[in-house]
Amino acid sequence: MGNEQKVNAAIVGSTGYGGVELIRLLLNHPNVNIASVISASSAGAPIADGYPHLNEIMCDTLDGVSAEEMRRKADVVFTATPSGVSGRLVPELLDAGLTVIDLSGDFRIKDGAVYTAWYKHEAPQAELLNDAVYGLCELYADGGYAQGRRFISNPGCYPTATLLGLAPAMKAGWIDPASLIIDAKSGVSGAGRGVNLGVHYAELNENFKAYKVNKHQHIPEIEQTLGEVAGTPVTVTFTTHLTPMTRGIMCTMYASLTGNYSEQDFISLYKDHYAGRRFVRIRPQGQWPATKEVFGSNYCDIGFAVDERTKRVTIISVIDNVVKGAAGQAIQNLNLMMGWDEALGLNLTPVYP
Ligand SMILES: NC(=O)C1=CN([C@@H]2O[C@H](COP(=O)(O)OP(=O)(O)OC[C@H]3O[C@@H](n4cnc5c(N)ncnc54)[C@H](OP(=O)(O)O)[C@@H]3O)[C@@H](O)[C@H]2O)C=CC1
Ligand SMILES: CC(=O)N[C@@H](CCC(=O)OP(=O)(O)O)C(=O)O
Repeated sequence: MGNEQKVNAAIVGSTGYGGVELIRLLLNHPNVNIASVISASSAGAPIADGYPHLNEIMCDTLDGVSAEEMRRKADVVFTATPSGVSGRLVPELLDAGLTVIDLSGDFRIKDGAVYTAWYKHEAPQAELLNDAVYGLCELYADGGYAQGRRFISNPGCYPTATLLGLAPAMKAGWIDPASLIIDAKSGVSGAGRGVNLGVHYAELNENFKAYKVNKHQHIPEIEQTLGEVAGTPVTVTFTTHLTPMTRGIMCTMYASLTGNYSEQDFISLYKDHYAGRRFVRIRPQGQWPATKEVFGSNYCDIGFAVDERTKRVTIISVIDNVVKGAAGQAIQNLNLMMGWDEALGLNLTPVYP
């Protein structure tokens, strides 16, 4: 495909971790040309100044944030911008006729009042919240949810790992919706590139800490989707932890069983549910996934343990937070919007060791 036939993409927030991962992945996408890398704070500087690993790979200078310029240069815009910033910027981009894939939490929650309660600032307009398609790719049977759409709200990193791990069992009615406990751990890149005391090396190295217990902004996103899947309101106990690693999320999830389901039953159920979807891999009995086994890739790996004594199942899911949890899934959404193979540009073997 010549450059003139490719889809032109702009990346706002290209100096952040989600943005720079979009660059890494899109540089290898056969149908996409990176037409503009954008920064609010460093316009005019070469992107490789801030990211020397891009030296001689990407020589572009950063553009400023201008909807008009994006309209001239690009067809699709990835907004890898903080919550609050996306909420203000995305309406302008949609008005300019651009296709938008937003990586922030601003358009994931359908009820503006719920959004405000958790994110602590004003919600975007209700009409836009309705228009935004929640892009958890494997929640849907095929790419029909995205095809031809112009505005995707990319899921959060923790919700991606959690929902892919729980949705099939919830849909089948095998787990009690009132019994869910999600114990989640993330690498520090999940907090973005900005520095603060919580991610300081000396605070984090050889440390392991819980944060935002029962207060995490991903709780309403998880409950909203599980509620849709279960057909009844769902609440969850959700505890996030910061671990001294760069990338990776592990969600260890506990639920009471509604019947006598074995580990093999779970494996069969999930294999059927995700049949034909290349990025969800189900582990054989007695194997549980580790974050390193998906590092740098778009995979979500899931394993199970059924405890016949307690009548509970433990479901373990892992992703790379910046790939399947952000940039990779955003590109998967673009692929499905365009009617392309969902794996274009994403055929990445995990980096191991
Ligand atoms: N890191 C992760 O694992 C995940 C992140 N996300 C979400 O993706 C989004 C990006 O996250 P991440 O890359 O980690 O965050 P970073 O903090 O690393 O990057 C955010 C970028 O946004 C840009 N920015 C800040 N203010 C503005 C503004 N007013 N206008 C335009 N750009 C602005 C900044 O760049 P500059 O100042 O140069 O413009 C910055 O580089 C966030 O909403 C985050 O919650 C979602 C899933 C996972
Ligand atoms: C480790 C870490 O700090 N992670 C972040 C994830 C932020 C994120 O991805 O936010 P949205 O998905 O809501 O945009 C957190 O827990 O808030």
